[in-house]
Amino acid sequence: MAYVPPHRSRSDRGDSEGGNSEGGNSFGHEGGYQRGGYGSRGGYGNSYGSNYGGGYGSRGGYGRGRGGYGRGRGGYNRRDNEYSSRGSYGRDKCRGTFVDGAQKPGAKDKKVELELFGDPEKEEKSAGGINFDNYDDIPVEVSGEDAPEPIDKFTCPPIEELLMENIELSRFTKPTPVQKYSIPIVGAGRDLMACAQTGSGKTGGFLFPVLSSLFKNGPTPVESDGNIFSKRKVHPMALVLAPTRELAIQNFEEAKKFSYRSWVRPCVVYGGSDFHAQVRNMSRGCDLIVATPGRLNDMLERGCVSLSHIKFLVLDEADRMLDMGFEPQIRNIVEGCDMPGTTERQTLMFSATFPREIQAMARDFLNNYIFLSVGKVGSTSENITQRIMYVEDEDKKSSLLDILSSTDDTLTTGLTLIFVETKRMADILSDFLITQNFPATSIHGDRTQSEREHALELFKSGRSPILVATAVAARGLDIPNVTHVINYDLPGDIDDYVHRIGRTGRAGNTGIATAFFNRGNRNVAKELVQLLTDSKQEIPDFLKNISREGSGRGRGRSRNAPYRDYRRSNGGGYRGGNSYGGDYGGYGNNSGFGGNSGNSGNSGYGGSRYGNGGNGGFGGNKFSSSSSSSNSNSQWW
Ligand SMILES: Nc1ncnc2c1ncn2[C@@H]1O[C@H](COP(=O)(O)OP(=O)(O)OP(=O)(O)O)[C@@H](O)[C@H]1O
Repeated sequence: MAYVPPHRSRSDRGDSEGGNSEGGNSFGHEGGYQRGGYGSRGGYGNSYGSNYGGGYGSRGGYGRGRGGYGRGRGGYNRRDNEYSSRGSYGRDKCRGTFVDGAQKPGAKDKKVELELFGDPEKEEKSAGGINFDNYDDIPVEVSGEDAPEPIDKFTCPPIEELLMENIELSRFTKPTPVQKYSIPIVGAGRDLMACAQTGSGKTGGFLFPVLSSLFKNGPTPVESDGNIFSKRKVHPMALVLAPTRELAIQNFEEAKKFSYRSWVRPCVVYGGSDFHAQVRNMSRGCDLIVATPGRLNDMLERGCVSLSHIKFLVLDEADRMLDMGFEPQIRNIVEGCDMPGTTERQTLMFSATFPREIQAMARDFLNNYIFLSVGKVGSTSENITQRIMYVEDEDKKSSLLDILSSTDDTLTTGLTLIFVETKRMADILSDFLITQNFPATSIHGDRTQSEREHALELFKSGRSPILVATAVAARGLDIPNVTHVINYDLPGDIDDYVHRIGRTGRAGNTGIATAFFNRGNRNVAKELVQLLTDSKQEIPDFLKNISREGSGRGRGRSRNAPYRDYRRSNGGGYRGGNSYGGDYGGYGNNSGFGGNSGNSGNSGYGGSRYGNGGNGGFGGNKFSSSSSSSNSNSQWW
């Protein structure tokens, strides 16, 4: 009987234009990738038959050309399909209502619960392998006026009842440190700039208080303007912006989980996927929208979305969202459309890294905010063991093979994520690994969206336990069981390194991060040494020596001071600890910031925009130094 690989037999993926996306790693479990041939790219279309089971001998079979897979609408557009079929139906069936000033939860549905929360019998995940106790004595700093006290349990107010049930279904037993602070801060109606280590639960940090508030307060009615075309326009009350499509999807999945049975219907919009399908889906209800900036701008331009009801604006990976690459798009969304101003909405920014210059820019979007830093901000978790190896460029491939064939289980058990700097290199390396019998696939900005999603799916499911990625996978992605991150090419910006290695060692688990270093990376040597020192890691002698050679700071920033509330820099009496009474000085004027003097004392940042302090400033041009944080967008976006 002809073998039908599982990904082809699944009806929800559709095989429209002659094949699926992404050559079929899916059958790894049958013939095993050792012989079976899996493709890293390109559907197999016609060549599939000869490829499968025939060994892949270089590229022969799997049709590297774009022949096979159904782009866009065809093949594997899972999320679009979901709009029209099962997912939506399932969750819409359970949707609650808001009647007479209170939420009425929808009906429970075991099948939907299984889909959203997994099987509690089978799943060890979630609270199981997680040890957030490791974070209990983590240093926390809160600055800003009248910061509310942290909560200790989810059961404390202000978490809403239904949300609490959904949190329990997720098997989260207590809030992570960042959640302990963010929940009451947002609950008190405050704006927030939050920095916390990778994998420490920031997504819940914004979703919990936002959903809790929406559940309690209900929808804002939409007034008709009499224009029939306006009827199709949606008016979400919360907007979550994310820098990559994959992260937007992930945030949406989390929002779906926690809004189960509530009146809130989340939607996601992102590029590379069918615009009209997204609009159709939104027309069934869109109360919380997760978006990438480009696609949202398109939707705004075409009048499909109004932001006039936004109560919560969230910038996930905020430093990335506000750096040079995205800033104009964000400004258009926040300031150039119909979104309420800073005092009529709450703005929340989350990231593991937050450079000063980006913090300064962020103030335009915030109102009297609280700055929260949990752990050594901009640092890496001590749960991640970092190894820096000296490897010349020409030896990288063989060193990689040594690692991947190692008999040391700690290096090879679980999923391995390999970062390279260019899209071309991602292709070259994944092809190389495939020819060497390693089950690899790749993700980068030149692949179609369906290929990207499929690659991620293969990786997550373990069918392709090796993923070669560009920076597109560096931020935010939460993939359980990534045990090893390899920086085959080190990034030029130390913050990118922090985010990349943060794909392992998440949620209190341990992980390993290996980096290939050579003289070509000397510009990050100093910062790397600082980072390793902060994270209590071993520092090889060659790295110490090179870092002493001078020259170098990369595109990154000095790590002498981990990211802190930049408003404190003028010595206005910051007290640290759990709360901070607003006695930091002012900043400079609109351009620049910092200000050595500031009006320390209580003036804070009122006055003519940000107080009248600040002789110094941080460079007259607000953006003068932000280029340092941009990791060449063109490469992967
Ligand atoms: N209160 C909790 N209890 C148990 N697990 C949690 C809790 N909150 C979050 N998690 C889990 O911890 C993991 C990491 O969370 P999340 O992805 O939000 O981290 P993050 O801080 O946003 O990371 P990054 O900086 O990489 O974006 C996820 O698998 C999430 O389900």
